[in-house]
Amino acid sequence: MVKSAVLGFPRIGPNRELKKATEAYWNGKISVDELFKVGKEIRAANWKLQRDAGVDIIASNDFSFYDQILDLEVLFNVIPERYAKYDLPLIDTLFAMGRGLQRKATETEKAVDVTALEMVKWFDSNYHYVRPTFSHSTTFKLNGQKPVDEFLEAKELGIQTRPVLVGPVSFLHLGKADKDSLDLDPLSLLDKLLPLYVEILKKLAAAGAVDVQIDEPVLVLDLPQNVQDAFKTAYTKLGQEAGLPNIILTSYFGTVVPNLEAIKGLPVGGYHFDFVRAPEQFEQAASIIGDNQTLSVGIVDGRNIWKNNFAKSSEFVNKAIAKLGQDRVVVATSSSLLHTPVDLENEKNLDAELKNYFSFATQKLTEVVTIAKNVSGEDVSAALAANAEAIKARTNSSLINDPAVQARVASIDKKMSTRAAPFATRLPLQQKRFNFPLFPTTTIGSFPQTKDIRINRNKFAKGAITAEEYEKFIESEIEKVIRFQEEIDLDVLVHGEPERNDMVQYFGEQIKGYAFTTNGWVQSYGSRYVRPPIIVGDLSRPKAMSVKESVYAQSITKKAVKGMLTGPITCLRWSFPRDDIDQKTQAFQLALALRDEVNDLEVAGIKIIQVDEPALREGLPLREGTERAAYTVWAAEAFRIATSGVANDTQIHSHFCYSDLDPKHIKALDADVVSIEFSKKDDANYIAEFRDYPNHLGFGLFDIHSPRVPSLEEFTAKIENILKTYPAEKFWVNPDCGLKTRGWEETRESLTNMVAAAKHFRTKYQK
Ligand code: MET
Ligand SMILES: [Zn+2]
Repeated sequence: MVKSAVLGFPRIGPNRELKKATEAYWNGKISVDELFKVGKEIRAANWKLQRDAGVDIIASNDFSFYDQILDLEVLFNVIPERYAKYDLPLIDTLFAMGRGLQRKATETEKAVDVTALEMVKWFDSNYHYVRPTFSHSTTFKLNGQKPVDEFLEAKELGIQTRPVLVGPVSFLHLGKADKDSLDLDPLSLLDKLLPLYVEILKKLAAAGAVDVQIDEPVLVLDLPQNVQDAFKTAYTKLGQEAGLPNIILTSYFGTVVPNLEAIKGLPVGGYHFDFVRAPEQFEQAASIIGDNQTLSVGIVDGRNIWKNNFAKSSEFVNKAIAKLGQDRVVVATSSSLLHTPVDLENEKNLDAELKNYFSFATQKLTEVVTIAKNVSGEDVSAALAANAEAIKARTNSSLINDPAVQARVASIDKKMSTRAAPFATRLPLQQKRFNFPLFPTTTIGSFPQTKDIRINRNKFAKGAITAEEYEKFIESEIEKVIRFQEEIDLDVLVHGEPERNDMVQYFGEQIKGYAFTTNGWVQSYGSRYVRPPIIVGDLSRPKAMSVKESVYAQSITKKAVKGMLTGPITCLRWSFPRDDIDQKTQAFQLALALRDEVNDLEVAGIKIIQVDEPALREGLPLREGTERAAYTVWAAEAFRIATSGVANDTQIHSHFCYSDLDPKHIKALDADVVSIEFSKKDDANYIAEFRDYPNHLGFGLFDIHSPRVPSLEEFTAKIENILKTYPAEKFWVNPDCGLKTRGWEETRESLTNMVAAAKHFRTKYQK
């Protein structure tokens, strides 16, 4: 019999139980024991769900209160001294590393003030991990034994699980050197780190674990030779240790072929490869499976929500069986299911036809099981027939094809993606219109999304208040935000985005060709979840989406208000895309819809328009090569299609956050002003890359993911530091990202200090 495996299950709970619990804990509303109890309940429910679905190989240690990489940092004591010194309980140290912590001293607790570690995108997904940060003083040791505890917890429920750990090479390679140890190559710590893997794996074996899933996702990246070599060092060492569980070396999100030599012949029990993302790697990847090793065939998509095609998948798995025999093949999800919503059955409002095309994490359990049964020769004909029916219906659906949209995309020409004049010509015209001072200040768009806003949005959704009442409410929120910005004296104002639940979903809901869920949450980072809309068909904009709010905001102030849109790439990346046409076409369809919106805003008197592209970087194909080169061209083109229809003195802004963006990619957009994440960087080389770039740049000066308030001195020092490398004439001042997750109090204090810092330099440089 061919076994079925699931590499990990969403840990947020079917109704976001984890978010509610962690946030309640942070706010002091529940105790740590209550928090842990919620975690335990979620784990138990997930394991039982998988067992009841008939999954043979179920993961444990896929749970995390914040992030699985951060868990490892704490487990291995990769805790920078600035956190360790407070001697907090481990869970609080973990949260402090993840989100920063600032609290005043009380009778029982000392004061804490520490920023969060860097947060980075998990490969090309919209999940973010907390970057391991190593220094010369890092002393590896085990703090607790989370993987063992959770394994035992499942065992107690009568469920044998396969613990999952991110492997040593990925853990080091995904990390970085801390500020005080910039000469440190994290990989040089491998020898010191490996004994901890041995120790934890021994404990797992002693607890009864037979197999472990060790994730080495960096295998899908271009790796320098020393990183490639590290696989041999690491896994040979683990292979030499007696009494460890069987290691299943796991990769996902791409092809391993360029790194095949590095993992060939390792003393592991088997390999897992992602054949959803990289089916073409089959022959080569399968060729390294040794006589006593298994191949886990990742065939059920862990990253998208489309129903699996059973016939096609079974045929694929059968190729592996023909080569290796039934005993050595496992049918698996391509990656952890962390990136998909929990359960399609929670969707009550979804069109029945569409629902029949989708599969969420819970449904995917049945998919792996069914495919495994099918290739084992069990009779699953009813399931196969229903599946074939659904696949066929989707291909032929009238919800999908729109000839007018297809024709418009076909007629796109170069002119559409080029501004009327180059930046050098536009700049003086814009300067004349706006007359900004040096170091102009602005924010990135959203202001705190208070409880009141959420309550009113829900009331409106449920029909408890009328459209008119809701509009009044939104206007009052906009007014509040405008007055606030005037009061603290920002230069370019925003309307605050109170009407938006989410920057992509809000537009998705107004674009034809999109479907959206009511409960399809996916973890983005920590307790932040997103509900990606689903691109089901050709995309178009029936009517203006954001004009009303921006125009209202502009009507009540003399200062310039910038319109706020989400760019085509971000709309694409933060949605579940179609898998039946390419991403470029979907991006261009979105770009055309947004172009109409940009032009409508301009006509309505909004002369600064920001088109956010925070997901530009995450869309970049993971490896160098033709696909990546093509992406950088079409992604920039999509942005320019959206933004090039405006007059020269209309100012286009764009915004990027949480990503190591290549300045080249930013430049290709030709936006007049770009804001980039900078609160956790102070890399002069990075700044220098922008020195010769004529367009203007806003450095994100504080971390909006953290409630801590930077002082005036902190802002001043930061700006001073950037000015060593970057000229004052092109320097904008702004936060790192939107403020929607923050409270009002800290927002007021932070922005006030930020504006004061800008004014300080304004005076200094005007002399
Ligand atoms: C993740 S980027 C967010 C940009 C958006 N305009 C906001 O301020 O919320
Ligand atoms: Zn942002």
